Amino acid sequence: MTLPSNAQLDLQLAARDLAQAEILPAAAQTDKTEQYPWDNVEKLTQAGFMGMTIPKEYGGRGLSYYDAVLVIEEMAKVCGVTGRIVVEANMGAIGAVMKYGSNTQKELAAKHVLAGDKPAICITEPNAGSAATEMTTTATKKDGRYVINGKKHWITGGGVSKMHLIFARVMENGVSQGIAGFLAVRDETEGLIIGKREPAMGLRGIPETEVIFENMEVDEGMAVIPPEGLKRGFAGLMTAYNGQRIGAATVALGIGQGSYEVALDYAKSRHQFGRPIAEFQGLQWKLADMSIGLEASRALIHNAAAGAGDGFPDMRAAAQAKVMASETAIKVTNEALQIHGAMGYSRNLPLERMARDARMFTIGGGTAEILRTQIAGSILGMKTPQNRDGYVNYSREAAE
Ligand SMILES: CC(C)(COP(=O)(O)OP(=O)(O)OC[C@H]1O[C@@H](n2cnc3c(N)ncnc32)[C@H](O)[C@@H]1OP(=O)(O)O)[C@@H](O)C(=O)NCCC(=O)NCCSC(=O)CCS(=O)O
Ligand SMILES: Cc1cc2nc3c(=O)[nH]c(=O)nc-3n(C[C@H](O)[C@H](O)[C@H](O)COP(=O)(O)OP(=O)(O)OC[C@H]3O[C@@H](n4cnc5c(N)ncnc54)[C@H](O)[C@@H]3O)c2cc1C
Repeated sequence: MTLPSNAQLDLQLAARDLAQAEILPAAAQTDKTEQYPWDNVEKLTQAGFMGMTIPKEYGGRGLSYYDAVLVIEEMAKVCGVTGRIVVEANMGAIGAVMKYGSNTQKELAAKHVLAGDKPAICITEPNAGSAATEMTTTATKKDGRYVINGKKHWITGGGVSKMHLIFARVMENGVSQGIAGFLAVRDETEGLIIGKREPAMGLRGIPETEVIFENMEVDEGMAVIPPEGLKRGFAGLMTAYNGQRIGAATVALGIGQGSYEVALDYAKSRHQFGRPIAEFQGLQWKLADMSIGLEASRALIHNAAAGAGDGFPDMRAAAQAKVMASETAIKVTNEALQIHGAMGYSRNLPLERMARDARMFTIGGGTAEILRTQIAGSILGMKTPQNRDGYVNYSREAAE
C-alpha cells in the first residue's frame, strides 16, 4: 500500500482548502452554463496546480504523478470539470512533451501550461475510436514542414485549449511510416479548425469538439517522436498516455468520493419512520460497499501513480486503476443519488450532476472493454489483436 509523505499530505491539504473554498461554490453554475470555468483556471494557476509536473528547469514544480493525483481527487470531489483540467495540465500531452520533446517543444508547452492552458490531446477520429491505430489523419513532410490533414472528434477542450498534441500518421511517398505527435497552437496555426461541439451528458463545463486539420502546416521541429522511433511512435505516445489514464481514474474517484461524503451526511440527517435513515441496514450496506469500492480504487490509483517514478505508470496498472475507479464511480454516484430519494433527482443538489459526470470514465481514455483486453493481454503475456485477421497473422508469425 502506497502512503503519502508529509509533504504530499500538505499538498493535498492545500488542494482541499482551495477546492472547498473556491471551486465548490461555482461547480453547479459551471454545469448549468456549460461555460469553461476560466475563474477556476486562474485560481489553479495561482496555486501552482497547472503544470505542477513540469520539471523545475522549465519553470514547473517538478512534482510527481502521485503528487498530481492527490490534487486531482480534491478538485474532482467538488467539480469534475476542474479535476479534468488539472489532469490535462499535468498529464497526457504535457507528459509526452516533457519526456520525449525537444528543448524548444518543452519551453513552448511549459510557457502555455504555466500560464493556465490545458492542452488538448487529439487521438480519436470519427472512424478510429477504440481502434485508434486505424487513424487516417496524415502528416506529410514538405520543405522542412509537416502538412497535416484529417479530422478528430470528442476533443476535450476544443476551442479553449491553446496547445494541441495531434496524433497523425507520417506519410512518405504515400506509405505510412508510423504515428507521431505534432504540436500546434490554436490561433497561431492556420488550418487548425475547431468544429462542432458535442452536447455532452456530463462534465458540461468543458467543451468536447471536433478539431479539423486542413493543410495545417507545422515546423518539422514540432513533431514529437518517442526515442524508439517512428515505427514505435504510437506505442511510445500511448506509454505517456498511461499517465492521463490514471488522471481520468482519479477524477472518477473524486466524483465518487464527493457523492459518497454528501450521502453519508444526508443518511445521518434525514429521518423516516422516526429515525435517521442511516439506521436502516439496507442503506448501511450500500454505504459500506461504496466505501470499499472507493478505497480499492484509491489504492490502485496510488500504486500505479507511485510506480511511475520519473517515468509513466505501467500500462496494466493504469488500466486496472481506470476500470476499477470508473465502474465504481458510476455505482457510487447512483447509490448516493438513491440514498437521497427524490432530492437526489433534483437539480438543486449535486447528486444528479455527479452521476452524469461519472458516466464518461468507462468510455473516454479507452473504454472499460478495451482496457480489460489490454489487461488480459498483459496478464496472459499474449498479443490480443482485435481485427478479424489479427489472430491468423499472429499465429502464422508465431509458427514461423
Ligand atoms: C491500442 C489500441 C488502439 C488497439 O490497437 P491495436 O490492436 O492496433 O494496437 P496494439 O497492437 O494493441 O498496440 C500497438 C502497440 O502499442 C502498444 N500500446 C498500446 N497501448 C499502450 C499503452 N497504453 N501503453 C503502452 N503501450 C501501448 C502495444 O503494446 C503495441 O506494442 P507492441 O507492438 O505489442 O510492442 C486500443 O487497445 C486502445 O488503446 N484503444 C483506446 C484508445 C484510447 O485510449 N484513446 C484515448 C483518446 S484520449 C481521451 O479519450 C481523453 C479522455 S480523458 O479522460 O482524458
Ligand atoms: C467525455 C469524453 C471526452 C473525450 N476526450 C477525448 C480527447 O480529449 N481526445 C481524444 O482523442 N478522444 C477523446 N474521447 C474519445 C474517447 O477516447 C473514445 O470515445 C473512446 O476511445 C471510444 O471510442 P468510440 O467512442 O469511437 O467507441 P467505439 O470504439 O466505436 O466503441 C463502441 C463500443 O464498442 C466497444 N468495442 C469496440 N471495440 C471493441 C473490442 N475490440 N472489444 C470489445 N468491445 C469493443 C467499446 O468498448 C464500446 O462499448 C473522449 C470521449 C468522451 C466520452
